[in-house]
Amino acid sequence: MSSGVKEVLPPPLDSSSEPPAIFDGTTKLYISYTCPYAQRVWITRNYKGLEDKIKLIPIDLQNRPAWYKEKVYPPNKVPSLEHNNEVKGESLDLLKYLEDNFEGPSLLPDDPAKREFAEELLSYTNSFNRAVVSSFKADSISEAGATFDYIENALGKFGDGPFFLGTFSLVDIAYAPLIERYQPFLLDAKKYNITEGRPQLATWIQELNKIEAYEVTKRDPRSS
Ligand SMILES: N[C@@H](CCC(=O)N[C@@H](CS)C(=O)NCC(=O)O)C(=O)O
Repeated sequence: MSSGVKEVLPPPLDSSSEPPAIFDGTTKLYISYTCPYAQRVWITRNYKGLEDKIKLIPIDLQNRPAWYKEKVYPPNKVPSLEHNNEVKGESLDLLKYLEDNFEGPSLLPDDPAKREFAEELLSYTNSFNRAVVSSFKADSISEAGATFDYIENALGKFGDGPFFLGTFSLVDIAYAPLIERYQPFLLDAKKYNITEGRPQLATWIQELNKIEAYEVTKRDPRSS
């Protein structure tokens, strides 16, 4: 975090927990520690050094407090952000919302070509997810293979890596939580190594792991 002191993460709220003071003017990010979509927004908040401005409210999704759906976010999903007396959801929208409405280092370059590519890559996250998830069930890994090839090529597009748009951006943040989960799963269950023959993806993962704002959001394998 900005002060260099590791943030103490609060325990998740469950059905027996009292709600926080909703609409009291405090900006709150509702997450689950295990949700990849919530993790995207959490990384962005950390990278921008907003730990003191945006309070983390973790929810136990397995034993959700009723007040979350009733009073905070009727879709009853995480992430959601309470800011200026409104609650908004959808992780990719929230990434842009944080970029546009909060201070801190920018996570989108000014270059119009890079901005356009950012849009393409952000929309591609859904097809990426579908392709990988369908390969979990299928006998063949080819659909997932093709989608990781797309990622490998995307990482080479501007030739100024290691990140998708050169420097660390919202695009890296959108993919990181997904790849963090798919890489070990595919290796374990399908004996498929996503980085084999994909040097740029291998370097991307290495460089990503050096980003502290991301590192602190990773699931501790010992506690899950
Ligand atoms: N499209 C949403 C997906 C959010 C989502 O599915 N979150 C899951 C946890 S990872 C959730 O809250 N599930 C609870 C439910 O669907 O009831 C986003 O990108 O924010």
